[in-house]
Amino acid sequence: MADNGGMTDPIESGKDTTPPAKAPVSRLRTLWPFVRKHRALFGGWLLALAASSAATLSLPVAFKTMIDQGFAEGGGGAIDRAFMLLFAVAVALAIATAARFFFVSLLGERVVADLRGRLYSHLISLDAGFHDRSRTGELVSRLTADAELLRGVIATSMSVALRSLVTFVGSIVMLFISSPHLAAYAMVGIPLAVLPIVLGGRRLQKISRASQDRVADANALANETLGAVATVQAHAREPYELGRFSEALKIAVATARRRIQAQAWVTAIAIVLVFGAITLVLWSGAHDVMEGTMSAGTLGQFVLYALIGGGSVGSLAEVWNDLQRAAGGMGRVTELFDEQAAITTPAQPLALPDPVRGEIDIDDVTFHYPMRPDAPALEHFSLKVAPGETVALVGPSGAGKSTVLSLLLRFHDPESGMLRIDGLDVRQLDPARLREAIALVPQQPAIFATTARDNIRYGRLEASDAEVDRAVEAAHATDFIAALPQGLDTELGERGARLSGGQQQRIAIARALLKDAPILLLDEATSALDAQSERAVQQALDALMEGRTTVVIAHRLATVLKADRIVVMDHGRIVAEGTHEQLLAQGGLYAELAKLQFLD
Ligand SMILES: Nc1ncnc2c1ncn2[C@@H]1O[C@H](COP(=O)(O)OP(=O)(O)OP(=O)(O)O)[C@@H](O)[C@H]1O
Repeated sequence: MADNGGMTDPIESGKDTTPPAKAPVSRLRTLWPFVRKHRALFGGWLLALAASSAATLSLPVAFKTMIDQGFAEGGGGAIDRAFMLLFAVAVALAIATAARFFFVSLLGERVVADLRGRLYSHLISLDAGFHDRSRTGELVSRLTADAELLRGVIATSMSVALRSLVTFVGSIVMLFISSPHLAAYAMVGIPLAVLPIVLGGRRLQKISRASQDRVADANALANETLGAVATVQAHAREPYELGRFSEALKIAVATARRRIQAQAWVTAIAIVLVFGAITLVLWSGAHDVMEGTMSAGTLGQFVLYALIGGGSVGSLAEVWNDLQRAAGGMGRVTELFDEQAAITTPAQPLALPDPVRGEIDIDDVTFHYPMRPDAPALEHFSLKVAPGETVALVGPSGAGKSTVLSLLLRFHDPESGMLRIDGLDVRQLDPARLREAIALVPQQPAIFATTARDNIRYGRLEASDAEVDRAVEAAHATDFIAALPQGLDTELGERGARLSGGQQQRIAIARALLKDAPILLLDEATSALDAQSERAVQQALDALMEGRTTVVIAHRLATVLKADRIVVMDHGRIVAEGTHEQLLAQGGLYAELAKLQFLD
């Protein structure tokens, strides 16, 4: 068990914000259940999208009407109407666009808030095995960076993509309606023109990657030699290293030159091909107008649809990258949702007696940590603790003492053997009920960034202020808390940074006192305290242990002397049991440990 009581260490939670790799966009469909929940927003968005797309697509028609009727002879009245129509369409477009933006942005916020909430609730319920194998920083990044990415995607990329898709399809349809044969030319000509550009782009990407690799080579070289600058200078190898670095730079520039050349060519060819195709289509259209088979307005309309269609392909291409990244982010989030808790509540949990007597029976337990399958943390370990009894666990580092506490709290399940509380198998209890019966005081208590009062009340959220005061007094914390600027209402700061080790321990003891559980698991701090705090902590612990079944990982002489029984552990097994005097008389591991740990 981690020293801070199985809670994951916030120190580790450094930023890990590696952007997710790209993934097939289809993976974003796992977002659907979250989107579906907000039917009204989603429906509003679709309606606004339909309206704004219709408005966009009708602009060219208004334009055509204006040219064909407005410029016709005697069209003075018609031109006024046409302009009014154009303006009306623009106003409709403005309103629909604002509504679309509103609905989709709010949808993005809601969906991601749901996703975050669900993910957090899932993560916090996963067992210690999962949290041991994951890095806190990574989980935090899933919760923040990946979720943020998804918010951006829903609110912008997905919205742009869908809008572009609709306008693209709409403008193709309208192109065919405007002029079937011009549209047919465009459908054949433009892809023919675009194909070489796409192929060129692929090749460009490859060269561009090579170019980045060469730059990375040069950077790696600089990194290595600057990191070992003392060695370089001690060998007077500065000119030699400069030569190597310059060579690497030269190669990087040469590769970049290939990329730049290729890019220049691709650009030139793209312009020629695309404009060529467009010119050909327009040329043919211009002939139709001259021959009178098409009106000037229709040609104008055709050109506008071509521009709208082309623009939507462009914006689709722009957001595609974002969509792929978001799909990658969604993939990572889905992976977490797929994690199943190994510790679950049985369908029909048994109830502990009320009140709990606090009898512990560990029966022939063998357990390996999932990450350490080779070495057993506990092996055929059996221990009975009677209600109210105090047992001290003593043993060298890695003996398995903390593991005993972890298994009692059911952070893990053993592979064989059984743990019973008041005669009931812990696996048949609701883990939350089991943990209510147990108070844990870890070596390094977790202090949250809130007030001292709230930190203590973490033991029992509904405790009254008077009860908190009593717990503070019993934990011998009155004096130091009174000395804090706002007493119990002082913010303790991130991880209790404003408290000394002994003070943090007394907060944890007050918390456990408030919880008032019949079973107490205590991991005594190894860190040395000054004599005064030591005494205060000891007195607080005495108050806490009073009348409870206690299993304590002991590091101090005072504790072992007070225990009813001392259990000596090594390599996951019990090697001796007895009182301090008995064990000292036996010699062996205990005598050795006692000499090193308590008696010096
Ligand atoms: N979360 C974990 N994942 C993998 N192995 C672990 C984990 N926690 C403990 N172990 C291993 O299990 C064995 C028993 O560890 P445990 O923490 O119970 O020992 P301990 O007696 O409490 O030691 P210490 O006094 O140093 O805390 C050790 O070999 C340890 O390396």
